[in-house]
Amino acid sequence: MGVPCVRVDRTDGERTRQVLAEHDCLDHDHEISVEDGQIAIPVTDTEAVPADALPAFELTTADLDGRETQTMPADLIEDASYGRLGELVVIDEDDPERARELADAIDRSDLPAESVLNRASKIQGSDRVREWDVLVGETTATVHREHGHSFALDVDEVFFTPRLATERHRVVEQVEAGECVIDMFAGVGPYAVPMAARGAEVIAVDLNERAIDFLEGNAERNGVSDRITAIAGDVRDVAPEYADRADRLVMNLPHSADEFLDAAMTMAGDECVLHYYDIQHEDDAFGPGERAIREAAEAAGYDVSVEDRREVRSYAPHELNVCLDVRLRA
Ligand SMILES: C[S@@+](CC[C@H](N)C(=O)[O-])C[C@H]1O[C@@H](n2cnc3c(N)ncnc32)[C@H](O)[C@@H]1O
Repeated sequence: MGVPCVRVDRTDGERTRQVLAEHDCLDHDHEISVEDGQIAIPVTDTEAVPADALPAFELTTADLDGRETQTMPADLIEDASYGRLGELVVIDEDDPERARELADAIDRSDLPAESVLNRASKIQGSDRVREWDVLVGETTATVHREHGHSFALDVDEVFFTPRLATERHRVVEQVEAGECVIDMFAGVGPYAVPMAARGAEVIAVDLNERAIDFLEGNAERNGVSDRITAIAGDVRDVAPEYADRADRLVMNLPHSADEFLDAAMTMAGDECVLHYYDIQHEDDAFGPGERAIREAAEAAGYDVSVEDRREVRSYAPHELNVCLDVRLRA
């Protein structure tokens, strides 16, 4: 038996679908079909179709395929909270029983998940990597896409958070072709790769050798190897080799970026923009960073102007992750 539907010219399809949705008469159990420049949109109740609000249409029936409905974790368990990182699903549950139940619900759902990982420690050590409990699957490695670029990574070996995607994009969009950027704490390259794709020459440094391995692979997979120099090492040791070179410095090591301002001043060129990340109490989230930058930059002979003060995200109760965009002029 045919399915009741509204048939309109294809050009009127989206407008018609929206009007039907607003009048609550879309049939979500069947697929929309397109044939000979006409589109057939299934409806639940032909009487409820708002004739006055639609472009020229025909009420008819058609052979439409049934729509497969997907079961999501929230259909199987209350308060299903999780994040996605490539094909990994990441949860943050302190209670092991609750973690197990949530992981099982994710596994039984139609959510694509190669592994389900629960956070098992805070981010720690100089590599800024945390421990994980693998509750479903085996792998902690994946390929994550962000703003048109892809990043291979293994959360067991390197730092990566998708929560900074919007912030990274904001900074990347400021980059102009031909600039020299030094990413002092580059990780697997989520700043370095898109900056190189905009035409910058990027020097990307990280203490974690595995992060640099991934970064080199990510430069290749995104076609920007020729514009990235990847260096494994402590950026304080690397700085003298790149003295006076940077038009832009990225300092994404909140909590201890202030300890690296001397290295930043060594590498800054005569005019240089600094993106300085910090985590501070909400009562004075920008003050400590700004004071530390002024002290280091003025001692190095720079005029300092703060061009932007950004709240990136809430980090913990009363603590903010912030970014200062600062222009240094010799
Ligand atoms: C917070 S992560 C940021 C990584 C990357 N920018 C991102 O957004 O994903 C900080 C990185 O700094 C690196 N790191 C820590 N101390 C360092 C040092 N002294 N020199 C160079 N890199 C360092 C860590 O290995 C880590 O990958």
